[in-house]
Amino acid sequence: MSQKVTPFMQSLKSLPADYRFDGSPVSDRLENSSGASVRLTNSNVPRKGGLRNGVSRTDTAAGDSEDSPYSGHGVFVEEQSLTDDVDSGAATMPLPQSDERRWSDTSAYARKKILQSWIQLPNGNWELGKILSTSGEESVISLPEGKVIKVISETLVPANPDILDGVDDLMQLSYLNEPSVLYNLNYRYNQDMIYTKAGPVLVAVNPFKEVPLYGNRYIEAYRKKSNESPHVYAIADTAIREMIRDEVNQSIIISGESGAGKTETAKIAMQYLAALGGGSGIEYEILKTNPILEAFGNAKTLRNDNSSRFGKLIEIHFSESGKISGAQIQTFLLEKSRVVQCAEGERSYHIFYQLCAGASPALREKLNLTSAHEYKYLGQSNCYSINGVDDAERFHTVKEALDIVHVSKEDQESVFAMLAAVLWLGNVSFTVIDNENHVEPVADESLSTVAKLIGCNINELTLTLSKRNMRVRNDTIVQKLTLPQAIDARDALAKSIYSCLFDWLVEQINKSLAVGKRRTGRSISILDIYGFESFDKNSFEQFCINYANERLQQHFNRHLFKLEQEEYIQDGIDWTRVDFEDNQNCLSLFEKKPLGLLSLLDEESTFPNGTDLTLANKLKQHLQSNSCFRGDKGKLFTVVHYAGEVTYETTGFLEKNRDLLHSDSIQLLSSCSCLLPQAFASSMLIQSEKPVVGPLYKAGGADSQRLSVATKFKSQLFQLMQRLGNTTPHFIRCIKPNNIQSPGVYEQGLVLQQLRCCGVLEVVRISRSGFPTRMSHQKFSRRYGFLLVENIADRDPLSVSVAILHQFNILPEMYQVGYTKLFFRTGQIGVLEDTRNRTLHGILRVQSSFRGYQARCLLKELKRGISILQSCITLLSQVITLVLHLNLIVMEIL
Ligand SMILES: Nc1ncnc2c1ncn2[C@@H]1O[C@H](COP(=O)(O)OP(=O)(O)OP(=O)(O)O)[C@@H](O)[C@H]1O
Repeated sequence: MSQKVTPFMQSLKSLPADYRFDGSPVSDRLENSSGASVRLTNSNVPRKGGLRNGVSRTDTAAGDSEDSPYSGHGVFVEEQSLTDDVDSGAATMPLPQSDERRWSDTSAYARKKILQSWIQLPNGNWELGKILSTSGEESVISLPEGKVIKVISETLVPANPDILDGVDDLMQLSYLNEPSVLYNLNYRYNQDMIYTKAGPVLVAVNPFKEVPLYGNRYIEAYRKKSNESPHVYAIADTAIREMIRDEVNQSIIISGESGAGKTETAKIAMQYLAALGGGSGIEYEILKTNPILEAFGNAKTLRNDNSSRFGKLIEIHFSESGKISGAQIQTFLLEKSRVVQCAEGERSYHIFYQLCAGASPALREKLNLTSAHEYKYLGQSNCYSINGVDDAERFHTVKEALDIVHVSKEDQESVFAMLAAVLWLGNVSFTVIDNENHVEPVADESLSTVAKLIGCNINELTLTLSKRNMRVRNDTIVQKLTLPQAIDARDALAKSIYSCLFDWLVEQINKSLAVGKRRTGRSISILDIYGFESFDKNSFEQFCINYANERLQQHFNRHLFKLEQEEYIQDGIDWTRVDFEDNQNCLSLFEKKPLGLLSLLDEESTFPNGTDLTLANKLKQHLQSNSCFRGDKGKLFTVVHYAGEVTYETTGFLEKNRDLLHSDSIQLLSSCSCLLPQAFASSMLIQSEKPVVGPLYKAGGADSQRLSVATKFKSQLFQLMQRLGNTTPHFIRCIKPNNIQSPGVYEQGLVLQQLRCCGVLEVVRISRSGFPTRMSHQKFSRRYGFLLVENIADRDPLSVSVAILHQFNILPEMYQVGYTKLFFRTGQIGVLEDTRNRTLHGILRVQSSFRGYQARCLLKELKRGISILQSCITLLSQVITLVLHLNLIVMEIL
């Protein structure tokens, strides 16, 4: 396989010429906890002076240290000779202590002068250098291009030996630090190995191109377990097997930032489940929900041409025999505001452009449809098309998919009519009707088309968009609207029609996929939810998204600790349960009543005079004492999330949280002759009549009481967590390697920021704080048995393993002997591996010396033989000459 390491990374590490990453299932494997295999590849590759006897020291629990867990700085420097390392190092090796620095497994490293180390350059990039000398607090480093620099020894970060290049599980890295993880992911990414395990988590780096990793051949290989490289298929396969074996529902939780590949990953997982659990035909329907949901819920953003603007949980149900029997989809927090406004270079929801491009002439006429350029809602961002996407063709795909999920032709037409109504609403303009600047919609084609499409009286539509009925005590007063108020009313109506349409479609899909009597209660849920977001400006959407991520992170932590510790207990090792500090403090900041972010937001939303500034002041007044909160100036406040600090600006918080549709608009919809607007009105009324667990909103008028968006989202999240809590989770973290959506571009800083945000390194660190390296007794005794001085011919693998541990004086604290496996602390296996390599190297040297000696002896013999031969020949020729001479004399005499 050709090495396509980017120039930067090439400068980081020179790859052995004969190294080939072995993606085949026959490579040297270690079984790890989750049954996934971890490979120690290419053990015969000559090692550079990388990993030697460094024994790692890691923390015992999450969150024990105040430092960033991902900081590459903080290497302790001690003087110690190389030969001392195994013995004295082992004899004095401290146990993991919670107050040690994170990544303290680096400490033993810098002291070895011959070793390589990562150096962070002023531009933030990492470079691999050779430590030439260390004196005092400084080290002299030689960089690959021959430059020699002096650095503070503490800033050096250890590099792993080449044997660990491209390992398919980050847990296998002897030195776990940012540059090593970045290098490893890049190494794999350059060879289209986009999946890597981070302990129990699958990391997927978006390739931004087609990679030859999918399809029937691969599905078959994962099904038969003949391919065990990390993959979404492997995760889906484990989920199916565990669901059947344990009779426990499973979940695949996919997260990552926008454009990282969550939706694609979810589809790949669904593809595998459909292939394995298919047969009844329902799997085809399930797969066809994707084009529908993407058309109605995805849009082009600056970060992703096909960005999902909602969260999604799809629960796939299975029969007793493991066949798919149905599915259910739940959606979260659709970004409604995109319907009426979107930023320059972005688009509204795909379906609008698809309809305009792909509708038949008859449909166009019916809906009075024109080109996308004619609609103001679509025109404001100046972007109508997406490179390489044919909207007309996509429209036909969506119609086909709607047929497949049993949305009737009639209903499809109603759906398209609602879309056209939204587009025409955006074109409704207003004219001033009095000297108090009150307005009325212009009675033009736009207004009449909206009225026709939703089936309402044009006068009623005019009234709804120009006046508001307010109930004051028992009286109703009519308030005329100014231009901004009228525009708000129009846009609120458009947003509500669209979001109700989206919900209605999901409902229809769910009816079509319903399990009914075939329900067995076994399911695999796939969660494709927005990842943690931190932009220059963070608003209400980021506030909700990051709150959701706090909840998911807690789920993640709890699960991972449980899983890890269960394995220790199962294998009977002596293990004291590790308590972990979770993000409960931050969650309380959001959820606490009455003085939490959500409660205070809701409270302020109920005040008619509440503004975004009064909200910000209220938060500062009540939450200042919480360590996860910081009030900043004006409308700014900061939350210390598990993934970092995010500063929010309260502008628009109240309006987005209230999300009011005035009662007049609801009434208008319920008076429509078309069925869909009626259905939308009744669902809105049902919502407002539901027993209210959150606050009521009266700011908009008489009947517009409903749950706030934040409260609804919170209750959805609670339900989600309950559902997930009853499943065995499998986590996939998607990573976006660049912001330009291009293949082959790997931006270190961007990747690092995501690894930090989604806590990947944290998980590996947590997992490694226990006994991250495991090896079966058989494998261990096979690999290291030859090092034993005593004869082991008749001994069983367990006693051979124990003998090896004793012979090398491995401290009892550094390992545990389980029933089936040996468990090692971080870096410990590196010590043995190093000894093994040195011994092999020694054996080779002895062999070559012996062969040299043999060759020299042979040469000497040959030389001696030749000289004997030469003297014989000389003697012979002399004899012949003499004889000839004598002959001549005799002849002369005769
Ligand atoms: N496994 C993959 N193979 C090939 N291309 C991929 C893969 N994963 C993602 N992509 C590419 O990246 C793009 C963005 O992926 P996707 O839409 O899944 O991101 P996302 O994380 O769901 O983003 P958002 O949160 O904005 O919805 C896809 O349209 C596709 O071009």
